[in-house]
Amino acid sequence: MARYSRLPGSVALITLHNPPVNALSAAVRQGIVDAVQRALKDPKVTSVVICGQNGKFCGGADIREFAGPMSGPPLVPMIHAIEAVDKPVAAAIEGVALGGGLELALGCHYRIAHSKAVLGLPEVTLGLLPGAGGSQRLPRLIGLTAALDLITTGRHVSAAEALKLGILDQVTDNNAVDLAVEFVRSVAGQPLDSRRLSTLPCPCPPDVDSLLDKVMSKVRQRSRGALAPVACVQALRAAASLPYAQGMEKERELMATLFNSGQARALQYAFFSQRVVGKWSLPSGASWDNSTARTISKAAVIGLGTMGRGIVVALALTGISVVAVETQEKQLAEASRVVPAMLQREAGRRRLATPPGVISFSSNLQDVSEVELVIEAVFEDMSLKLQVFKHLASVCRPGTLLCSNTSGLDIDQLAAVTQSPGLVVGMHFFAPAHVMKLLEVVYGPRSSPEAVATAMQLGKRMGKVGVAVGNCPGFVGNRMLKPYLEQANFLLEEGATPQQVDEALEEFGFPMGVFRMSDLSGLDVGWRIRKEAGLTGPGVESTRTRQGRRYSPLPDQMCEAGRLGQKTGKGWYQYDGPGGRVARSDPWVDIFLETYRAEHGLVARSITPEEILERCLYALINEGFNILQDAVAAGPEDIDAIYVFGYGWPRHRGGPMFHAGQVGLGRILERLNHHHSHPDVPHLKPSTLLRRLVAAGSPPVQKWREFINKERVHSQL
Ligand SMILES: C/C=C(\C)C(=O)SCCNC(=O)CCNC(=O)[C@H](O)C(C)(C)COP(=O)(O)OP(=O)(O)OC[C@H]1O[C@@H](n2cnc3c(N)ncnc32)[C@H](O)[C@@H]1OP(=O)(O)O
Repeated sequence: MARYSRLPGSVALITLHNPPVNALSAAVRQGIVDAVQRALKDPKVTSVVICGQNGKFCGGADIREFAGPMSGPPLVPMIHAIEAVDKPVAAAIEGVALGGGLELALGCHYRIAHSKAVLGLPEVTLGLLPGAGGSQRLPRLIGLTAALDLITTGRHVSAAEALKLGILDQVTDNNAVDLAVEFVRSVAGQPLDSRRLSTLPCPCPPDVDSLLDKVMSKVRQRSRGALAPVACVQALRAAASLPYAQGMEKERELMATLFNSGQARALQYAFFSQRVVGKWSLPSGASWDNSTARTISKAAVIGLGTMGRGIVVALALTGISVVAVETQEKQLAEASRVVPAMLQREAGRRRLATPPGVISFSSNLQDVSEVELVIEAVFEDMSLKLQVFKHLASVCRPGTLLCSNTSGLDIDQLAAVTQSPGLVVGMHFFAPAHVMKLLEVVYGPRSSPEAVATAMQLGKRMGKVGVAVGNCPGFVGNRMLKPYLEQANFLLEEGATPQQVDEALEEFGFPMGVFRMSDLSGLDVGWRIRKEAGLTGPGVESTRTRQGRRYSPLPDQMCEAGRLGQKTGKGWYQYDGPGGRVARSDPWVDIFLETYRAEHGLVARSITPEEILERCLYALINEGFNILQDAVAAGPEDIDAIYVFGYGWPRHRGGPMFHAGQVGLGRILERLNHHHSHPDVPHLKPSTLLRRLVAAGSPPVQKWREFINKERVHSQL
């Protein structure tokens, strides 16, 4: 709703009231329409201020309403009516003015904001465009070039930047509503024509077409296959070339196409998934709202390789003092030189002041004795990690939280060598750890709710999307990656090339296909893990079956040939020397694959992009169902957030589990059965949960949690 009040001295104040972010629900829109009418009719009112309750102007349209039939007054005529008012109307912006919230403010004649406010048109991140006139008014206000940047990225800007861009008229460190009231009083009676943005021309650079073409190719490259960024550029082309009314017609047409698209549904689901994972719960019943986190002010990181350095920077950026420990002198010296520069760069990128002197470097593990939390980030080797944990248990004061940055090792085994296993959790960061958003917080059977809550809160402070996951080999992300990688290797055996596989995946929307990604991260990473698992190495017979399952020795053989990826200048592709970044196909790999197939009596066949996608993606999705069934992830949103934020799953496809729902669970089951029945693809046995969901009529992804809980109660899973 919206509250109407008359302030002394003829100013009408309209206050949006819809906690927590004053989203423009049907009731709020109706409230605004009624209040504006009242202000218009009241002869004693000479000016109007619109603000939001509780220090938040408006978070935009109510996204939850998008799923159902629209009711209440539409936004576009409501904003037109405000712009047409013949008394000055000012938006008093505190907190946020996002999406429809900013579009509402653009319909006002003046915009006054608090210095801490953030503004933006993030509709593109929800698969939409600023369809309440924003795509036509903003470029008229700040020019085409700046509007293209804000609208195609959806980025938020500070009040200071908004003032510089010309979005705001005034910014204050004091009360924005008071200033807006004072301001509208001062301009009452002045002409408003030049303040109505719809009547203004759109300032454009002389080479407008080439600018639009350049931005179009950039957005196509940046978010391959995404519809909304393309539509945003089209709407802005209309703003640059058409009168306002025709521009609005184009905005409406484009919006109609986007609004019911699968991509918009996927992106809105991704928005809510990110929030759902913050409300974590464990099978024990412990959850975000019944567990208390400790506030950490002093932490330590053990091991200053690539991961450790990134973690130190991520912690330091929050203002936590960090003891950074590395026992190898050479590595320590390099880290002491590199980490402060990384910190400064990242602080600059985030527009933060560099936290002064919060990191101390040491080669002595004793120096962690006074910290409240330790993150061990040594090499991914269980015996080494066990040694470090034993040492930590003797050095740290009682009650210190001990975390391991591991990508899949057993947290419970680490906890077992400490005196307080309840205080041990996994914190699986993704490289580069100071940049990547995802954090898997891994709880073992003995991890206390307090330890999980603290790790989750610490993740939030570091700006991460933390997802609480259970303890199993590979946790969620890497456990699902395993069958995906296996299928990719099997496809090479059967006749595909690395380029064919990568192209199919990149066409789907991944920034990098699986082989390009392997080259980037280093083929030796998986090799080491497979050696530890006894799947390869001296004494292991070179067959295509290992430990009773089909196995492809192709990646091992690449490593044995010294082709470790970008770092050696050669992997599944060739590069311009070690450390090269540009992948080119390599005839050596073609010959290698042909020889391999001949040795194993395999006849290459032609493989379609559809088969590549089915084999790789459905294998990954199937493991996702197994993970849900095993209660390693609390719900499909957790898996989807992990894949979107950590594994490059295209956000406009929601995540693997959402995608499964979009494709149709019946179809996924049918294709898995098809491939599973093929004698040489035995790994794709459909999960019991998938079968039960299909048998239950394939409920939508939002209902799976409830379904799983019921099945568990009735012991069906
Ligand atoms: C056409 C389309 C038009 C005209 C649009 O306007 S589309 C909407 C454009 N607006 C946005 O994209 C803003 C979305 N919201 C946010 O970015 C953030 O929520 C925030 C910056 C406004 C606040 O962030 P924060 O303080 O961290 O809080 P949360 O993100 O946790 O949100 C709190 C709860 O509010 C719910 N929420 C937020 N925005 C909306 C919205 N526009 N519609 C409906 N609900 C919204 C959010 O889901 C949280 O609720 P719970 O999920 O916890 O129940």
